[in-house]
Amino acid sequence: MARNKFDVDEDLETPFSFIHLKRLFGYVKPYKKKIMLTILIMLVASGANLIGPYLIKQAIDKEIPAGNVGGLSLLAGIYLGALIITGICMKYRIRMMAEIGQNVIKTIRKDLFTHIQSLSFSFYDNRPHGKILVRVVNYVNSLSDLLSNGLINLITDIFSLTVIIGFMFAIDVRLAIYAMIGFPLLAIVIFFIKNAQRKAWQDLSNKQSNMNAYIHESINGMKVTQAFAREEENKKIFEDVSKGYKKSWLKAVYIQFLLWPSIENISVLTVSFIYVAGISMIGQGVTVGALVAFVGYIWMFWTPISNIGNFYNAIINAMAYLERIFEMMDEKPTVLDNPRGKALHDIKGKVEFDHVEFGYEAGEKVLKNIHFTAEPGETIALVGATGSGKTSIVNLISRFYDLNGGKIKMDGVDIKTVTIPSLRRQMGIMLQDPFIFSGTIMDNIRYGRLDASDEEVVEAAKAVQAHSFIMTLQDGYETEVNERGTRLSAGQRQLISFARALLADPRILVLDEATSSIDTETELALQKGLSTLLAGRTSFIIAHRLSTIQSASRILFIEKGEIAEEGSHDELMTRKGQYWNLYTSQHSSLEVS
Ligand SMILES: Nc1ncnc2c1ncn2[C@@H]1O[C@H](COP(=O)(O)OP(=O)(O)OP(=O)(O)O)[C@@H](O)[C@H]1O
Repeated sequence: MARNKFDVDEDLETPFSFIHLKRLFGYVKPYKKKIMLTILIMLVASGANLIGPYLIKQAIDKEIPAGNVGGLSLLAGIYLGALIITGICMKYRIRMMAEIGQNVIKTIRKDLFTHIQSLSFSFYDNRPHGKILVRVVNYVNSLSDLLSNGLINLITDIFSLTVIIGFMFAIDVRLAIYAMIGFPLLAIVIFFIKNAQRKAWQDLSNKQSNMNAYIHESINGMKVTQAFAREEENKKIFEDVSKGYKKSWLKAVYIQFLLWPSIENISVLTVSFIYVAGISMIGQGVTVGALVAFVGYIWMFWTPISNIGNFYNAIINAMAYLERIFEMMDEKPTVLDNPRGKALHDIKGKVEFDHVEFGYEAGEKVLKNIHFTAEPGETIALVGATGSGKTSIVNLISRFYDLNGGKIKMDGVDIKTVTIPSLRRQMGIMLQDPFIFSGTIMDNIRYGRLDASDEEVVEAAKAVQAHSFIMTLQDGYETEVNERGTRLSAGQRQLISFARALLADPRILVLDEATSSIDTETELALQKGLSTLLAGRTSFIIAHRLSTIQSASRILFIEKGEIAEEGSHDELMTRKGQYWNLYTSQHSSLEVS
């Protein structure tokens, strides 16, 4: 998928093919036995239901003229029994199909969720998250009707249709042939509706996705919206997005509902025609009972046709969702795990950047010829202007993106040749925007290593100076925090994610602006605790506040994607180059303030 935003419809990169339907039925396959049983029960039900008009014919033509009350009572009893059997079977069908439908939906959703977890950063960079959400939640839900009812109905309807046609031909061949005149008319209607309906539902799925993306973005950005008093503008944008959705919904439903009245009209037309033809044929081999029964069957005859029409509608509608669901399932991670890759052994922590080139988009160069080696235990600081490429460098160490040129080696092993989980397990990463999950503080820190004991969690928190603030919270480590940690301050969120990274006990530590929101006093204490924890680990520290990285083994000054200067703080200060410039300007502004 190309880059996309909330007001842009997504192009469908793979055209619809019936393979999608086949794939969907692949999900239904495990329930084959239950489905067969349900079909069998439904066949009994429709058989019982279909006997009605035949019993009426018998009553009108035989028992009533003969005044046979016993015979009539028997027919009435059989009819009642048939209705009871139909009712019981229907109840079973509804329960079974709802269960099977929901199980299938659960499996599709699980597969989709598992798959999106495997997708690379670039997938999330390129599209609004609301558009991902709508596929996993709404589109999958939309398949429910098709799965719960469609399939079984189709089979039982085809069965009913065959039996009804059989009864009709048994009653009178000429009338049965007349009854078929509606078919060509129906075929013409379907032919004209089909393409328009498919397009309309594709458009509807796009507009639904756009609306979801906008709502999702608005909720995420609500604080900024309110801070800048942008509510009115946002309301207008939402109204536009919502209007687009309403318009496409009305169009889709309008086209969809063309089919049902068409079937109704054709059936009424056929019945009228049969009455006219049948009445003129009474006495010429057609009895009144036969005509009444025949008309009864014609009404019944159009019910399964109408159901098949609805099934057809459901398939067309589901196609619009299915193609999006499977498109996402087929999305390949841009960073692929090497199928022949071995697990990376426990490393000492040597990291080599060997003439690395990188860009997020084809043809764009964000990093140029990055070449350096970090020995085990060294602390490498990355400094430089905003957008110069520091985060991009550290992202490459964890293979969040693949390189356009050069190599990154860990203890001499090219990271592209090892499995991604074995690589990432050796890293502790503290991203620029630390993410807090909903749950307790304890859970959030333990995210770094799920088998860590409570004591280890507390120890990590103490090391990063998070313990004291955690203990001031109402329930200490058991305090529940919201998604994104909205109940915590930015500095507190950083401390928690710091503890999380340390708990993983990684060989390599990446701290991207890890201390930008922490006050100087806490930071000083943190540095002390860290110096013991950093010992023996290779670490990469990105910091705008240069006072925090003076003790680093080496400082790389990054400018426009290249290493402009490299050396220790003292070396770079004596060189009086760009680092010196930056340092002295920060220092003098601090002195002024
Ligand atoms: N996901 C992305 N997709 C496309 N371009 C990106 C992406 N992330 C960063 N860039 C671009 O790559 C360049 C380097 O960005 P990077 O985040 O590495 O800079 P940085 O030095 O870490 O900046 P800062 O100090 O502001 O964090 C910038 O021009 C930025 O616009």
